Amino acid sequence: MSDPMIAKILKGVDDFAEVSVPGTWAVDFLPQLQYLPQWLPGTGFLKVAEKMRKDGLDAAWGIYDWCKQSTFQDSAITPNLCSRILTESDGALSKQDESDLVFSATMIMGGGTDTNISTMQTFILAMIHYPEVQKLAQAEIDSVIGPNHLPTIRDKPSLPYVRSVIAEVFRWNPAAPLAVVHSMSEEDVYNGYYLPNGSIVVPNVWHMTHDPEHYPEPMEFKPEWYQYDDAQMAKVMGLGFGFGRRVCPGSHFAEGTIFAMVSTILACCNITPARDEYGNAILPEIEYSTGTIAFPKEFRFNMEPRSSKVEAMLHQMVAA
Ligand code: HEM
Repeated sequence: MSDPMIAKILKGVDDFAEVSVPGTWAVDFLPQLQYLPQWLPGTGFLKVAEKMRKDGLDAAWGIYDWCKQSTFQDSAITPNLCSRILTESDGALSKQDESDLVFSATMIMGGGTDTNISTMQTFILAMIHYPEVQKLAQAEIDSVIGPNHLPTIRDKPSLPYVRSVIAEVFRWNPAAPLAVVHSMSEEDVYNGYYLPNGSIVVPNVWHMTHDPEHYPEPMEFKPEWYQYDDAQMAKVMGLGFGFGRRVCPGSHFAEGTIFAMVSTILACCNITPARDEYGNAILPEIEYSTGTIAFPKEFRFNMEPRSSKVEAMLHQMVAA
Protein backbone atom coordinates (compact mmCIF):
# COMPACT_ATOMS: atom_id res chain seq x y z
CA MET A 1 0.00 0.00 0.00
CA SER A 2 3.02 2.28 -0.21
CA ASP A 3 2.13 3.08 -3.85
CA PRO A 4 0.93 6.71 -3.65
CA MET A 5 -1.73 6.11 -6.36
CA ILE A 6 -3.27 3.19 -4.45
CA ALA A 7 -2.94 5.07 -1.15
CA LYS A 8 -4.97 7.98 -2.60
CA ILE A 9 -7.70 5.63 -3.80
CA LEU A 10 -7.89 3.88 -0.45
CA LYS A 11 -8.05 7.26 1.30
CA GLY A 12 -11.01 8.12 -0.97
CA VAL A 13 -12.64 4.81 -0.07
CA ASP A 14 -12.18 5.57 3.65
CA ASP A 15 -13.58 9.08 3.19
CA PHE A 16 -16.63 7.65 1.43
CA ALA A 17 -17.16 5.15 4.24
CA GLU A 18 -17.01 8.01 6.76
CA VAL A 19 -19.32 10.48 5.03
CA SER A 20 -21.96 8.17 3.64
CA VAL A 21 -23.28 6.61 6.85
CA PRO A 22 -26.96 7.59 7.12
CA GLY A 23 -27.61 10.05 9.91
CA THR A 24 -24.02 11.33 10.18
CA TRP A 25 -24.71 14.76 8.69
CA ALA A 26 -27.63 17.02 9.55
CA VAL A 27 -27.24 18.63 6.10
CA ASP A 28 -28.46 15.35 4.52
CA PHE A 29 -31.84 15.96 6.16
CA LEU A 30 -31.82 19.77 6.02
CA PRO A 31 -30.17 20.60 2.67
CA GLN A 32 -30.53 24.34 3.34
CA LEU A 33 -27.64 24.04 5.84
CA GLN A 34 -25.21 23.82 2.91
CA TYR A 35 -25.70 27.55 2.31
CA LEU A 36 -24.48 28.60 5.79
CA PRO A 37 -21.19 30.57 5.81
CA GLN A 38 -18.12 28.54 6.80
CA TRP A 39 -17.20 30.91 9.65
CA LEU A 40 -20.40 30.08 11.55
CA PRO A 41 -19.83 27.74 14.55
CA GLY A 42 -21.25 24.26 13.91
CA THR A 43 -20.52 24.30 10.18
CA GLY A 44 -17.42 22.06 10.37
CA PHE A 45 -19.11 19.73 7.88
CA LEU A 46 -18.57 22.35 5.15
CA LYS A 47 -14.79 22.23 5.68
CA VAL A 48 -14.87 18.41 5.72
CA ALA A 49 -16.79 18.42 2.43
CA GLU A 50 -14.43 20.95 0.84
CA LYS A 51 -11.32 19.00 1.86
CA MET A 52 -12.68 15.65 0.71
CA ARG A 53 -13.76 17.16 -2.60
CA LYS A 54 -10.27 18.58 -3.14
CA ASP A 55 -8.58 15.28 -2.14
CA GLY A 56 -10.93 13.33 -4.44
CA LEU A 57 -10.28 15.62 -7.42
CA ASP A 58 -6.51 15.61 -6.81
CA ALA A 59 -6.49 11.80 -6.66
CA ALA A 60 -8.62 11.37 -9.78
CA TRP A 61 -6.79 13.90 -11.96
CA GLY A 62 -3.37 12.86 -10.57
CA ILE A 63 -3.89 9.25 -11.67
CA TYR A 64 -5.34 10.35 -15.01
CA ASP A 65 -2.42 12.71 -15.77
CA TRP A 66 0.04 9.93 -14.90
CA CYS A 67 -1.82 7.52 -17.19
CA LYS A 68 -1.95 10.12 -19.99
CA GLN A 69 1.76 10.76 -19.76
CA SER A 70 2.64 7.06 -19.77
CA THR A 71 0.22 6.40 -22.65
CA PHE A 72 1.97 8.91 -24.88
CA GLN A 73 5.36 7.61 -23.76
CA ASP A 74 4.22 4.06 -24.57
CA SER A 75 4.90 2.95 -20.99
CA ALA A 76 1.29 2.52 -19.77
CA ILE A 77 0.17 -0.89 -18.55
CA THR A 78 -2.49 -1.87 -21.06
CA PRO A 79 -5.27 -2.59 -21.64
CA ASN A 80 -6.77 0.17 -19.54
CA LEU A 81 -9.81 2.35 -20.10
CA CYS A 82 -8.15 5.78 -20.11
CA SER A 83 -5.21 4.74 -22.31
CA ARG A 84 -7.54 3.19 -24.84
CA ILE A 85 -9.75 6.26 -25.14
CA LEU A 86 -6.74 8.58 -25.23
CA THR A 87 -5.09 6.49 -27.95
CA GLU A 88 -8.25 6.17 -30.04
CA SER A 89 -8.90 9.92 -29.85
CA ASP A 90 -5.32 10.57 -30.91
CA GLY A 91 -4.90 13.41 -28.43
CA ALA A 92 -8.06 15.23 -29.57
CA LEU A 93 -10.07 15.06 -26.31
CA SER A 94 -11.64 18.34 -25.21
CA LYS A 95 -11.34 19.41 -21.55
CA GLN A 96 -14.98 18.34 -21.08
CA ASP A 97 -14.26 14.91 -22.65
CA GLU A 98 -11.30 14.51 -20.32
CA SER A 99 -13.38 15.49 -17.32
CA ASP A 100 -16.07 12.95 -18.30
CA LEU A 101 -13.40 10.28 -18.73
CA VAL A 102 -11.83 11.06 -15.35
CA PHE A 103 -15.21 10.84 -13.62
CA SER A 104 -16.19 7.60 -15.42
CA ALA A 105 -12.88 5.97 -14.48
CA THR A 106 -13.19 7.24 -10.91
CA MET A 107 -16.70 5.82 -10.58
CA ILE A 108 -15.49 2.41 -11.79
CA MET A 109 -12.56 2.43 -9.40
CA GLY A 110 -14.51 3.94 -6.50
CA GLY A 111 -17.61 1.77 -6.93
CA GLY A 112 -15.69 -1.44 -7.45
CA THR A 113 -12.89 -1.25 -4.88
CA ASP A 114 -14.24 -1.52 -1.36
CA THR A 115 -17.32 -3.52 -2.41
CA ASN A 116 -15.19 -6.19 -4.11
CA ILE A 117 -12.69 -6.23 -1.24
CA SER A 118 -15.46 -6.73 1.34
CA THR A 119 -17.12 -9.47 -0.76
CA MET A 120 -13.86 -11.37 -1.21
CA GLN A 121 -12.99 -11.06 2.48
CA THR A 122 -16.40 -12.53 3.32
CA PHE A 123 -15.75 -15.38 0.88
CA ILE A 124 -12.43 -16.20 2.61
CA LEU A 125 -14.06 -15.98 6.04
CA ALA A 126 -16.80 -18.39 4.91
CA MET A 127 -14.29 -20.86 3.50
CA ILE A 128 -12.42 -20.91 6.82
CA HIS A 129 -15.60 -21.53 8.79
CA TYR A 130 -17.18 -23.96 6.32
CA PRO A 131 -14.40 -26.24 5.00
CA GLU A 132 -16.98 -28.76 3.77
CA VAL A 133 -18.40 -26.10 1.40
CA GLN A 134 -14.90 -25.36 0.14
CA LYS A 135 -14.33 -29.06 -0.58
CA LEU A 136 -17.62 -29.44 -2.46
CA ALA A 137 -16.89 -26.36 -4.60
CA GLN A 138 -13.37 -27.62 -5.35
CA ALA A 139 -14.74 -31.07 -6.25
CA GLU A 140 -17.15 -29.44 -8.72
CA ILE A 141 -14.33 -27.44 -10.33
CA ASP A 142 -12.07 -30.51 -10.50
CA SER A 143 -14.73 -32.64 -12.17
CA VAL A 144 -15.90 -29.97 -14.65
CA ILE A 145 -12.61 -28.25 -15.53
CA GLY A 146 -10.20 -31.12 -14.99
CA PRO A 147 -6.60 -30.93 -13.78
CA ASN A 148 -5.04 -29.28 -16.84
CA HIS A 149 -6.87 -25.94 -16.96
CA LEU A 150 -7.82 -23.06 -14.73
CA PRO A 151 -11.47 -21.94 -14.72
CA THR A 152 -12.40 -18.97 -16.90
CA ILE A 153 -15.49 -16.82 -17.04
CA ARG A 154 -16.85 -19.11 -19.79
CA ASP A 155 -17.09 -21.94 -17.23
CA LYS A 156 -19.62 -20.04 -15.10
CA PRO A 157 -22.70 -21.83 -16.54
CA SER A 158 -21.21 -25.26 -15.78
CA LEU A 159 -20.31 -24.49 -12.15
CA PRO A 160 -23.67 -24.16 -10.35
CA TYR A 161 -22.30 -24.98 -6.89
CA VAL A 162 -19.63 -22.27 -7.22
CA ARG A 163 -22.39 -19.88 -8.30
CA SER A 164 -24.38 -20.84 -5.19
CA VAL A 165 -21.34 -20.19 -2.98
CA ILE A 166 -21.06 -16.69 -4.43
CA ALA A 167 -24.78 -16.00 -3.98
CA GLU A 168 -24.46 -17.19 -0.38
CA VAL A 169 -21.53 -14.81 0.20
CA PHE A 170 -23.81 -11.96 -0.92
CA ARG A 171 -26.60 -13.17 1.38
CA TRP A 172 -24.53 -14.10 4.45
CA ASN A 173 -22.81 -10.74 4.83
CA PRO A 174 -23.73 -8.23 2.11
CA ALA A 175 -20.95 -5.71 1.40
CA ALA A 176 -23.43 -2.83 1.68
CA PRO A 177 -25.78 -3.98 4.47
CA LEU A 178 -27.90 -0.84 4.28
CA ALA A 179 -27.28 -0.30 0.53
CA VAL A 180 -27.50 3.44 -0.11
CA VAL A 181 -30.10 5.83 1.26
CA HIS A 182 -32.86 6.75 -1.20
CA SER A 183 -35.62 9.32 -1.22
CA MET A 184 -39.22 8.79 -2.38
CA SER A 185 -39.96 10.45 -5.73
CA GLU A 186 -43.71 10.11 -5.08
CA GLU A 187 -45.92 9.28 -2.12
CA ASP A 188 -46.69 5.63 -1.43
CA VAL A 189 -48.28 3.29 1.08
CA TYR A 190 -46.25 0.27 2.20
CA ASN A 191 -47.59 -2.32 4.63
CA GLY A 192 -50.12 0.22 5.89
CA TYR A 193 -47.48 2.96 6.38
CA TYR A 194 -48.02 6.21 4.50
CA LEU A 195 -44.74 7.49 3.04
CA PRO A 196 -44.94 11.09 1.82
CA ASN A 197 -43.06 12.19 -1.31
CA GLY A 198 -39.46 13.04 -0.36
CA SER A 199 -39.30 10.60 2.59
CA ILE A 200 -35.83 9.20 3.23
CA VAL A 201 -35.71 5.42 2.95
CA VAL A 202 -32.86 3.29 4.31
CA PRO A 203 -33.10 -0.19 2.75
CA ASN A 204 -32.14 -2.78 5.38
CA VAL A 205 -30.56 -5.31 3.03
CA TRP A 206 -28.98 -7.29 5.89
CA HIS A 207 -32.42 -7.89 7.38
CA MET A 208 -33.86 -8.90 3.99
CA THR A 209 -31.14 -11.52 3.52
CA HIS A 210 -31.49 -12.80 7.10
CA ASP A 211 -35.26 -13.08 7.26
CA PRO A 212 -35.76 -16.59 8.70
CA GLU A 213 -39.07 -16.89 6.82
CA HIS A 214 -37.09 -16.93 3.58
CA TYR A 215 -33.73 -18.21 4.76
CA PRO A 216 -34.03 -20.69 7.64
CA GLU A 217 -31.02 -20.55 10.00
CA PRO A 218 -29.93 -17.31 8.33
CA MET A 219 -26.66 -17.00 10.24
CA GLU A 220 -25.36 -20.26 8.73
CA PHE A 221 -23.52 -20.35 5.39
CA LYS A 222 -25.41 -22.87 3.26
CA PRO A 223 -25.13 -22.69 -0.56
CA GLU A 224 -27.46 -25.74 -0.63
CA TRP A 225 -30.43 -23.44 0.10
CA TYR A 226 -30.52 -22.34 -3.53
CA GLN A 227 -30.87 -25.91 -4.79
CA TYR A 228 -29.15 -24.81 -8.00
CA ASP A 229 -32.03 -22.39 -8.68
CA ASP A 230 -30.47 -19.43 -10.49
CA ALA A 231 -33.59 -17.29 -10.00
CA GLN A 232 -33.13 -17.55 -6.21
CA MET A 233 -29.44 -16.73 -6.54
CA ALA A 234 -30.19 -13.72 -8.76
CA LYS A 235 -32.77 -12.50 -6.25
CA VAL A 236 -30.38 -12.50 -3.32
CA MET A 237 -27.53 -11.00 -5.34
CA GLY A 238 -29.86 -8.31 -6.69
CA LEU A 239 -30.50 -7.12 -3.13
CA GLY A 240 -26.76 -6.63 -2.68
CA PHE A 241 -26.58 -4.21 -5.63
CA GLY A 242 -29.17 -1.73 -4.38
CA PHE A 243 -32.42 -0.39 -5.77
CA GLY A 244 -34.18 1.94 -8.17
CA ARG A 245 -32.72 4.25 -10.78
CA ARG A 246 -29.36 4.40 -9.00
CA VAL A 247 -28.98 0.61 -8.78
CA CYS A 248 -25.33 -0.47 -9.12
CA PRO A 249 -24.30 -0.05 -12.78
CA GLY A 250 -21.26 -2.30 -12.16
CA SER A 251 -23.25 -5.37 -11.06
CA HIS A 252 -22.50 -7.49 -14.16
CA PHE A 253 -18.86 -6.50 -14.09
CA ALA A 254 -18.73 -7.31 -10.37
CA GLU A 255 -20.41 -10.69 -10.83
CA GLY A 256 -17.81 -11.60 -13.46
CA THR A 257 -14.89 -10.36 -11.37
CA ILE A 258 -16.06 -12.12 -8.23
CA PHE A 259 -16.65 -15.35 -10.16
CA ALA A 260 -13.15 -15.14 -11.69
CA MET A 261 -11.52 -14.58 -8.30
CA VAL A 262 -13.56 -17.16 -6.38
CA SER A 263 -13.25 -19.93 -8.98
CA THR A 264 -9.51 -19.34 -9.49
CA ILE A 265 -8.82 -19.35 -5.75
CA LEU A 266 -10.88 -22.52 -5.23
CA ALA A 267 -9.20 -24.27 -8.18
CA CYS A 268 -5.70 -23.37 -7.03
CA CYS A 269 -5.66 -23.01 -3.27
CA ASN A 270 -6.76 -24.44 0.04
CA ILE A 271 -7.90 -21.79 2.46
CA THR A 272 -7.43 -22.76 6.10
CA PRO A 273 -7.44 -20.93 9.42
CA ALA A 274 -4.18 -19.55 10.80
CA ARG A 275 -2.66 -21.67 13.57
CA ASP A 276 -1.30 -20.71 16.97
CA GLU A 277 2.13 -21.76 18.30
CA TYR A 278 0.72 -25.17 19.32
CA GLY A 279 -0.75 -25.81 15.89
CA ASN A 280 -4.35 -25.16 16.97
CA ALA A 281 -6.62 -23.52 14.40
CA ILE A 282 -7.54 -19.92 15.21
CA LEU A 283 -11.11 -19.51 14.00
CA PRO A 284 -11.80 -15.79 13.47
CA GLU A 285 -14.94 -14.25 14.93
CA ILE A 286 -17.60 -13.38 12.38
CA GLU A 287 -17.68 -9.69 13.22
CA TYR A 288 -18.07 -6.74 10.86
CA SER A 289 -17.22 -3.06 10.91
CA THR A 290 -20.02 -0.53 10.76
CA GLY A 291 -20.22 1.82 7.79
CA THR A 292 -21.75 1.97 4.34
CA ILE A 293 -19.44 -0.85 3.26
CA ALA A 294 -18.98 -3.41 6.04
CA PHE A 295 -15.70 -5.32 6.30
CA PRO A 296 -14.95 -8.36 8.45
CA LYS A 297 -12.76 -7.48 11.43
CA GLU A 298 -9.12 -8.18 10.55
CA PHE A 299 -8.36 -11.92 10.59
CA ARG A 300 -5.49 -14.23 9.67
CA PHE A 301 -5.67 -17.27 7.43
CA ASN A 302 -3.49 -19.57 5.33
CA MET A 303 -3.77 -19.96 1.59
CA GLU A 304 -1.66 -22.72 0.07
CA PRO A 305 -1.47 -24.11 -3.47
CA ARG A 306 -3.42 -27.36 -3.87
CA SER A 307 -0.64 -28.90 -5.98
CA SER A 308 2.65 -27.95 -7.62
CA LYS A 309 0.99 -28.37 -11.01
CA VAL A 310 -1.68 -25.80 -10.24
CA GLU A 311 0.99 -23.47 -8.82
CA ALA A 312 2.91 -23.71 -12.12
CA MET A 313 -0.28 -22.98 -14.10
CA LEU A 314 -0.92 -19.90 -11.96
CA HIS A 315 2.62 -18.59 -12.54
CA GLN A 316 2.17 -19.20 -16.27
CA MET A 317 -1.14 -17.29 -16.29
CA VAL A 318 0.31 -14.32 -14.39
CA ALA A 319 3.33 -14.18 -16.72
CA ALA A 320 1.21 -14.36 -19.91
C1 HEM B 1 -19.53 -6.90 -5.17
C2 HEM B 1 -19.41 -5.76 -5.78
C3 HEM B 1 -20.38 -4.60 -5.69
C4 HEM B 1 -21.42 -4.37 -4.83
C5 HEM B 1 -21.90 -5.25 -3.69
C6 HEM B 1 -22.00 -3.09 -5.19
C7 HEM B 1 -23.08 -2.51 -4.54
C8 HEM B 1 -23.59 -1.28 -4.87
C9 HEM B 1 -24.71 -0.66 -4.18
C10 HEM B 1 -25.49 -1.26 -3.03
C11 HEM B 1 -24.90 0.55 -4.76
C12 HEM B 1 -25.98 1.59 -4.37
C13 HEM B 1 -27.20 1.40 -5.26
C14 HEM B 1 -28.38 2.19 -4.74
O1 HEM B 1 -28.36 3.43 -4.85
O2 HEM B 1 -29.34 1.59 -4.23
C15 HEM B 1 -23.91 0.73 -5.79
C16 HEM B 1 -23.78 1.85 -6.58
C17 HEM B 1 -22.78 2.02 -7.50
N1 HEM B 1 -21.88 1.07 -7.92
FE1 HEM B 1 -21.66 -0.79 -7.20
N2 HEM B 1 -21.30 -2.56 -6.24
C18 HEM B 1 -20.31 -3.45 -6.59
C19 HEM B 1 -19.40 -3.33 -7.62
C20 HEM B 1 -19.32 -2.26 -8.45
C21 HEM B 1 -18.40 -2.15 -9.57
C22 HEM B 1 -17.41 -3.25 -10.00
C23 HEM B 1 -18.59 -0.93 -10.12
C24 HEM B 1 -17.92 -0.29 -11.31
C25 HEM B 1 -17.43 -0.97 -12.31
C26 HEM B 1 -19.62 -0.26 -9.36
C27 HEM B 1 -20.07 1.02 -9.60
C28 HEM B 1 -21.08 1.63 -8.89
C29 HEM B 1 -21.48 3.01 -9.11
C30 HEM B 1 -20.85 4.00 -10.09
C31 HEM B 1 -22.55 3.24 -8.24
C32 HEM B 1 -23.34 4.57 -8.08
C33 HEM B 1 -24.52 4.56 -9.01
C34 HEM B 1 -25.37 5.81 -8.87
O3 HEM B 1 -25.45 6.38 -7.77
O4 HEM B 1 -25.99 6.21 -9.86
N3 HEM B 1 -20.05 -1.11 -8.37
N4 HEM B 1 -23.13 -0.41 -5.86
